[in-house]
This record gives sequence, C-alpha cells and structure tokens, in this order.
Amino acid sequence: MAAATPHSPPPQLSSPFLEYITAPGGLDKVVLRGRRSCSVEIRLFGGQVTSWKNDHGEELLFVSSKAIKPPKPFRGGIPICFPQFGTQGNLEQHGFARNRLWAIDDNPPPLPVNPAIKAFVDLILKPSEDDLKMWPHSFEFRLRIALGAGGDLSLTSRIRNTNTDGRPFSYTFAYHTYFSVSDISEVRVEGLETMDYLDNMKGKERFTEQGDAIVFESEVDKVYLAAPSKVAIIDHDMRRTFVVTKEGLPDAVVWNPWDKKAKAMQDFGDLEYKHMLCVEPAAVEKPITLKPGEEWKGRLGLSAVPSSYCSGQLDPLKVLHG
Ligand SMILES: O=P(O)(O)OC[C@H]1O[C@@H](O)[C@H](O)[C@@H](O)[C@@H]1O
Repeated sequence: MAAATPHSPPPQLSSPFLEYITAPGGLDKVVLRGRRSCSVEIRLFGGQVTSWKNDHGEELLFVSSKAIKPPKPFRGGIPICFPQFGTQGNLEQHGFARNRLWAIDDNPPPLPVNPAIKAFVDLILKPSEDDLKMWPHSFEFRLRIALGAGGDLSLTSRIRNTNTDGRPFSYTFAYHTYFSVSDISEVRVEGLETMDYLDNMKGKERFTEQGDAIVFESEVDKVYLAAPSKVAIIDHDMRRTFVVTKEGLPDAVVWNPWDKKAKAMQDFGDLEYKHMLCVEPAAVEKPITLKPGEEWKGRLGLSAVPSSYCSGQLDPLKVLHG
C-alpha cells in the first residue's frame, strides 16, 4: 500500500496511544501517549518531534518561544538534518528534510520492535520534483518515532537509495536534538572528554578535548568524531540526566549559540540560550554513501533519569555504564 498523503485520513484513528491532530490544511500533528502524562508530539512538517514529556507532564525538549511556523524550520525539538548537515554542501543549511511535509507511512517494511512499545508512528519522505532538481537523487526516508513504556523516546531512520539510473548518493545527517536545561552554566556533558572534534567556530579545525566533563561558559559549535554510543547530559539543578544513545551515527555535534548569536537569531529569544543545549547524534565527517537498493539505518534513543550521586558528586560512571 502506498504511503498516505498528508491530506488523507489517518490510518488508525482509534488507539489510546495515538492521537491525530488536524489543521485547516490537513493532518498536522501526531501525539503518542504513554503511561501517566508521558507524551511525544510530532509535526508532519519536517517530520519533527516538537515535544517530549515525562510522566509528570514536564517538557524535556527545548522549543523557542519565538519559533516560526512553516514553511520556515522550527527552532526546537528534534529537527532532522538531511541530506546535508550544516553548510557542508550546496543545499540550504541542514538540508531540506526539516522543511518538507512528511506523510504517515501506513505500511512500512517490518522493523524489529520491542512488543512492549505500543505508541509509535511511521513517517515517510520522498523527494518532490523540485527537490530532485536541487539534489538529483531518488530516495525513501522512513522515520519511526516510538515512546517506550518507561517514557523513553526513540527515532529510527531508514534511508534507501531508489535511484533507477544506477547512481549511488552520499549524504550527511543529524538528529538536531534540543534539550531543555535549567541553566546551561550548571550543565555537564559526560562521554565526550578526550574525543577529537572539528570546531565549527574555527574553520572546522581538528582539536582534541582536554580535561574532564564538558561544561559551558561561551558559544560552542563542535562536531565530536567517533563519539561513544552513549553520552550523558547532567543537569545539576534539575537533578536530571539525559542519556543519549546512538546507533549508525559516528559523530555527535554539541551546540549552544550563547548570548551574541542568540541576539542575532530571529527565531530565538535573547536569553533562551541559558535553557537549551543541542547534542546531536550525526554522521558529519564521513558522508554515508548508498548504492541503488541499499538502505542505511540510524537510531537515536533518549531517556531522562534522576542524576546519580556518589559522595555528593555526580557519578558519571553510574550514568554512562550503570
Ligand atoms: O539555525 P540553524 O540552521 O537551525 O542551525 C543552528 C546550528 O545548528 C548546529 O547543528 C550547527 O552546528 C550550527 O553551526 C548551527 O548554527
């Protein structure tokens, strides 16, 4: 069966785990519901997660109060950067996928799932005629967004080369995840210390991270290379730790615009940099190449857990290996 168009009726209307929200133009959002007040909201425009709430109904992702409505990219949540990360190519910044209307995929190819997960939705993006003029490659991008029993969120991307002219294509990719934090000055990132990174603020020059956990005192825009599969964001004030897991995505981008850049951004409050941090599982340094018929899979897993303490200190080992 073909994927439903954005305007066609949602395939499964009655489920306690799924809610479809329509707007004048057609289907607008899908809400996944979990235990107690856990939920995830996904916007068809951009195939973008725009909200992830824990079982107390607290928002875990940052969304700017100045976020602009479509057709502009939406500042916050989890934009998908594809087929280009950043300015690494001829396309618009971060590629066009975050700026397109995705459709519900009501008959996706099988994807092994945890049977305990009841709340999930499958989306699909295929290139339009205009997209093909800019990036002359035919693809199917399937995205499954799932809310786990414990309130954890996972995004699984499957990208297939459907070119019929025998040509391979290459792309870069990121899950541009905006985490909500209490105060950026109190946040530490564990798991990236000693890693090599490309510094976007210094012409992508390569450096090696020194010292302990990463803390924030000024603008940061770094691509950590061959980053571990688990990274922790420890929010001291909230006593909350985000655990970010990644598969198929070697790199991790860390970004905070800080005060000067915040003021220059039209869709971002002047002081909002204090309450957000982007940690973005990505494939940036080495583009992914697919031959016709080949498929790539890249997964992001997010959970929010109470921070572990050991003798009054945050214990990174418990967070990363516990
Ligand atoms: O404003 P945009 O296009 O959403 O990009 C925001 C930031 O996204 C980050 O991923 C990049 O590393 C930054 O360089 C960029 O400024």
